[in-house]
Amino acid sequence: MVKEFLAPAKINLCLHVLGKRPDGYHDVAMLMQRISLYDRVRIALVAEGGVRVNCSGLALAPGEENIAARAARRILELSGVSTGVEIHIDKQIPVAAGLGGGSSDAATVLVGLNEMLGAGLDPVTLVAEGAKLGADVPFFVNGRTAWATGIGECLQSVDGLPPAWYVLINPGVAVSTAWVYQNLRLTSQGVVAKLPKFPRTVGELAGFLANDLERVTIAGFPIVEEVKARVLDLGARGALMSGSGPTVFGVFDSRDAAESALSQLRQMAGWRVFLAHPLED
Ligand SMILES: C[C@@](CO)(OP(=O)(O)O)[C@H](O)COP(=O)(O)OP(=O)(O)OC[C@H]1O[C@@H](n2ccc(N)nc2=O)[C@H](O)[C@@H]1O
Ligand SMILES: Nc1ncnc2c1ncn2[C@@H]1O[C@H](COP(=O)(O)OP(=O)(O)O)[C@@H](O)[C@H]1O
Repeated sequence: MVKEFLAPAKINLCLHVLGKRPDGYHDVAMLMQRISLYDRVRIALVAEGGVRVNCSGLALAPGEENIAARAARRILELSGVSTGVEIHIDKQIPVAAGLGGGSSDAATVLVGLNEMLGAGLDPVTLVAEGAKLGADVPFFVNGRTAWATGIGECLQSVDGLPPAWYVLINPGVAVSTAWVYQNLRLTSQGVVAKLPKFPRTVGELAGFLANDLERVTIAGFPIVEEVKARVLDLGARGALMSGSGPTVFGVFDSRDAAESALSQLRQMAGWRVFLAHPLED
């Protein structure tokens, strides 16, 4: 059996770091949305045992393993089914970019393989297994716009955000999430944020954007600030770095306005740019 799935990217419309935990992770409060930029993940069940992953456009460090392989092995273990699994990922989401590509690939494999094997693992189990793979994986398993707390694994669905258009700009540098959190100097411990009033218009969304990690990444990669300034000059209502960066998204209220900015930004050597919209829940 072979099946193909789309694994979407995410953006963080806000990201507040509330404090450091004893295990070294950070408690956060984030508004997260899936967007229309995808990796393609093809999963095949094959006779030859073991899990093999082939992923275009991704060079892993020696000893590092594709997170999708770890997800597949976990589903095989939990289901008790003995079959071989071959995964091919056509990588379109920039890597180490703040867009959650690896986490989305992993979540796609957790959910997709569970379904293909008829393993019957329930959503709560899949979310919990996702959290063991990475802080962003539960969000993608859940597959809805969410207010995410804890390290990202406590998810509350959020409805009614405005139908914005986004222009994503990746300036072509890779940023390690671990490095950003390590360099974050918390000046005061945050409080566990109660649910904010979520934006209902593109104007409100532009005013809502905030990311505590932005200044850390900008200190190491000043290009992020340049990208923000450029997309704001081109008419974005607001702009923010996503996650730990370096990708920046500009918020537009029409497709035409976003496309006009996109055509200008395409001329910047070394920058990858994408037009995207929020995915429906
Ligand atoms: C910043 C965010 C925002 O959505 O996304 P990205 O920029 O990575 O896309 C997430 O918090 C990242 O999630 P994810 O990329 O899954 O993180 P993990 O692999 O679990 O963790 C990588 C490293 O980041 C740090 N980390 C991660 C999440 C968190 N809440 N606190 C942390 O301190 C830890 O040092 C950890 O070793
Ligand atoms: N399927 C995958 N896609 C992307 N990165 C992966 C994958 N598997 C393992 N990785 C590792 O995870 C790191 C973070 O990748 P990614 O999920 O793209 O970024 P981010 O954490 O910024 O959202 C990469 O630098 C790479 O070393």
